[in-house]
Amino acid sequence: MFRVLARREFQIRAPQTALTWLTSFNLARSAHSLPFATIEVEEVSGSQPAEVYNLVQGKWTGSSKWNTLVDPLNGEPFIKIAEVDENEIQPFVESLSKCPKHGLHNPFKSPERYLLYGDISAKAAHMLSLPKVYDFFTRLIQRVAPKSYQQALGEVQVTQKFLANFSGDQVRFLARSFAVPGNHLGQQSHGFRWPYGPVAIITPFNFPLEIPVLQLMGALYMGNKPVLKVDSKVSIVMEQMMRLLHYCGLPVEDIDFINSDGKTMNKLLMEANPQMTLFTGSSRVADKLATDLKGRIKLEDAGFDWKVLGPDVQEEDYVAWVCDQDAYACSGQKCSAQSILFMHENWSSTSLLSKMKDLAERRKLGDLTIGPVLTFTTEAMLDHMNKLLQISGSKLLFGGEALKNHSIPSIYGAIKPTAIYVPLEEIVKDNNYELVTREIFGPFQIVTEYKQDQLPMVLNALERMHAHLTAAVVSNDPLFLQEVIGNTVNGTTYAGLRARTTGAPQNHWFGPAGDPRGAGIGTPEAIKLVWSCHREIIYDIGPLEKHWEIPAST
Ligand SMILES: N[C@@H](CCC=O)C(=O)O
Repeated sequence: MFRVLARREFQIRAPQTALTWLTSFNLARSAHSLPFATIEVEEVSGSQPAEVYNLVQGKWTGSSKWNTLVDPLNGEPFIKIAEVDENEIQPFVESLSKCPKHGLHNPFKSPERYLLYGDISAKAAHMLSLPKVYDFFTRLIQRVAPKSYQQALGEVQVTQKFLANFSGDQVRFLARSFAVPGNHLGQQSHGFRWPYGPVAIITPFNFPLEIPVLQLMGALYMGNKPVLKVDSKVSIVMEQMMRLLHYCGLPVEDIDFINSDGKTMNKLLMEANPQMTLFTGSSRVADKLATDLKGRIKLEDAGFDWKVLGPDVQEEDYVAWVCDQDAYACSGQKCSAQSILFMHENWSSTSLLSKMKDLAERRKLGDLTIGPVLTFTTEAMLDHMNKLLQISGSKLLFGGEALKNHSIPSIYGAIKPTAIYVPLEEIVKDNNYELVTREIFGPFQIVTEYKQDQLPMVLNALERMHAHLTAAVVSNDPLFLQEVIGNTVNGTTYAGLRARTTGAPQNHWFGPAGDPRGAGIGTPEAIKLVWSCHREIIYDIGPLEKHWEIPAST
């Protein structure tokens, strides 16, 4: 089957009418495979490695160098990526340079493309709602970014709903303009949403489908031409999704898709000079790119995300369960994951911590409710834990051990869901603060307690953090909520008894606040902010007053 499918590798389907589109899909379904896909998820293996290609100027291409990825669950080399090297970027540079700054469409140019994108989104949303298709993407995500079926499916569902949201006329509504009457007859100012033209998108490994699709479509809706680079560890998911989008009518030259290392991508950005780059990933790379690209960048970088439990103790089981999901689902590898929990002293006399421990201990490798950590080794995480345990008064609450009986390769990490208690007075000390608030992209959290009169100390700890992505204030006490929300800045903050830090669907703005470079994802506001700029056209057509005369110089 794989070989038969592989022969279709270089085919790109021409856009089809709705009728032929549905008919051919039904036919293909009866042939027991997906019409756009070039792989069978379960067949990707050491003996039948899958191949991931690049797309440039409308053509799928290989490269002179193939990078081999190992299966994160058993170390078998299972995916070959055509990674473009520094000498091969020219076609990508040319492709991006062909797009003018006024974009592929704007309110004055090719407005029918807003409708085209409404159509593509409707078809892609329909495709992702079909059990065979969502199951395909869910399982493919699981192969490269191991997480439970439910967590991987969540990503596909968010993507499906997002596409459904921008069906029909909703893409053109994103480019809605407004007008203000002028000072005299014939004058009117109009504000338009204008594209940037050539743009770049760089996305991480942890949400192989959700982050790239939402950003990519946002960029396209507003009239930009993007080059997309997804972390090679998971880029197979987007490669297949691009094929689905082509199948749904996406013009093949509208997006370039590149696999490369960071150095090559940097060179491409410097040479192709995109007008805007959206980067989702680590703060270190974000800061370097901000300098290299002279600020023409928007970021969704790190998040040492916090949760504060207020004085009103209620629904202990629920709160414990949300803590467990927030800290450990996807093995803690969400930019929104709960990294620190501040418990009001009233919670200390409850069994919250022992409930969190029981829930953490239910997680198992078998169903990927705990799994490989792709950016930290086991040693690095345990090392960090040991450093924290040297802080006076700190202790291990649960976890703190390597996973056993598995074949996760040693380049990746594998530890039990872990929680370390560190006293608040120690956290805020200058010599501890940086260590305690270091983001570990894995199943790892800090827990601390504060007394009724120590809320200012908690707020001070939150103020000193350098990235402000998600947060949760778990309380139904309006005065407490007011105090904490009013003194903090996180871009996506959940407030109330059911507050969480993770699981933002497409209808919540998701992004950091407190940084002018901060990007958003998901909502119409996020798309407009990230992917378009304001352009004002002031019409001033006259007529002049009947007896107008040249006035004195001013
Ligand atoms: N929806 C995901 C985040 C996606 C990132 O941009 C979450 O809430 O963790």
